[in-house]
Amino acid sequence: MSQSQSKLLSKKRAIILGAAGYSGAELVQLISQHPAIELVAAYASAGRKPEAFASLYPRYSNQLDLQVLPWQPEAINEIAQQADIAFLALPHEASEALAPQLLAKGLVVFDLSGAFRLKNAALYPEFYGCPHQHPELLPQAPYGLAEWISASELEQSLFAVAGCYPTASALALLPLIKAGLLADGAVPVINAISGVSGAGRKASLGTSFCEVGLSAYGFFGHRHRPEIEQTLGCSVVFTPHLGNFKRGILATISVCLKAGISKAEVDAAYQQYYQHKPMVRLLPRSPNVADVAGTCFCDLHWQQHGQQLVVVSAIDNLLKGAAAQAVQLANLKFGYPETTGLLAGGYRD
Ligand SMILES: NC(=O)C1=CN([C@@H]2O[C@H](COP(=O)(O)OP(=O)(O)OC[C@H]3O[C@@H](n4cnc5c(N)ncnc54)[C@H](OP(=O)(O)O)[C@@H]3O)[C@@H](O)[C@H]2O)C=CC1
Ligand SMILES: CC(=O)N[C@@H](CCC(=O)OP(=O)(O)O)C(=O)O
Repeated sequence: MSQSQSKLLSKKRAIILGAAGYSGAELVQLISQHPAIELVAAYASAGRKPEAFASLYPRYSNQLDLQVLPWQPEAINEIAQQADIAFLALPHEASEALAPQLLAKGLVVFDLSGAFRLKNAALYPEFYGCPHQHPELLPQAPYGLAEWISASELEQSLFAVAGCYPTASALALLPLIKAGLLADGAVPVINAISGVSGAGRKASLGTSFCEVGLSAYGFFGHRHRPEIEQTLGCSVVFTPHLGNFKRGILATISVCLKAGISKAEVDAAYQQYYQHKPMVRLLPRSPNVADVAGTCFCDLHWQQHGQQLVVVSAIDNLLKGAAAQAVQLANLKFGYPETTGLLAGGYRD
């Protein structure tokens, strides 16, 4: 028996918080089918009544028999004893409060929110609306971009799963930066369009069916700008857009290369970093959101004209941009093959 097979036999037990929301529901689906992680309980907010997951998401009727329970803050000791892992698909402020409590009970925490992503605590008031309550945890919470996390970071117990736009952007740009191909002082320009599920399940006028067309928002001030800049180590111009489709992100990124960089050097950089990364697909044609929606992949394609390079990156915001990346990180953390539980499935509208 191989080492990876024997590790698969040591199952972990997981709880999911925020399981009634969009990214939490994806976690429920992924963990329910995961051969090495058992889903022991799924929670929504404290104010809810217990409800069948298939009642919240009828497509899972006759497929997934699970009750989503109200979160019980007073029962955290008991809840924590049931599990080894907590996946948090909560608003940032809820994660910021709950992650330290779950960590203190010995759980490994994968937080899908932005609560622990920025390592400079001083940025939280501007980008998240208030000072961080646990700045001491920020250095201990590796940034969870699965293709780039290091073995030593995987020793930690709190993972700040990368954001959706930052995942699409950083996967596209990091090979160029690590290979030293960008012109000195180059400022990548990232225009990214997200489907409406990026805003979560709660209703709002701006994300209702009759209101959404295609428009830019968050000019210069979006919280993902400092997150992307932290990962890349350079300034970017990041402009998100909301599009009238359900799921997926398409990021079109323009950047200036050093003079004389050849197409072969650019191709080699992407090959070098991603040839052994199964969740990144290097395409000979422009990616299409329809091809990644419902999958755990990031599709990349690039074209060069002199010093100008355009890279196009596509992901499913709820999967590679959230739930699937969290599971990919859990696979890496616990020594399971990276794609465990992530390759099944097909298109889900
Ligand atoms: N949507 C996306 O594309 C992505 C989202 N994320 C991040 O993941 C997190 C979840 O996002 P998303 O799934 O879109 O959000 P949703 O609004 O769809 O779901 C949020 C969930 O959190 C629960 N919840 C809210 N407050 C509390 C609380 N205080 N205690 C316990 N449970 C609570 C809600 O319960 P109830 O239903 O009962 O109200 C709901 O189940 C966010 O931090 C978001 O930034 C990350 C990457 C991509
Ligand atoms: C379309 C839309 O509203 N998208 C959200 C980003 C998605 C998200 O939840 O952000 P994280 O990846 O940081 O968790 C926004 O712009 O705020």
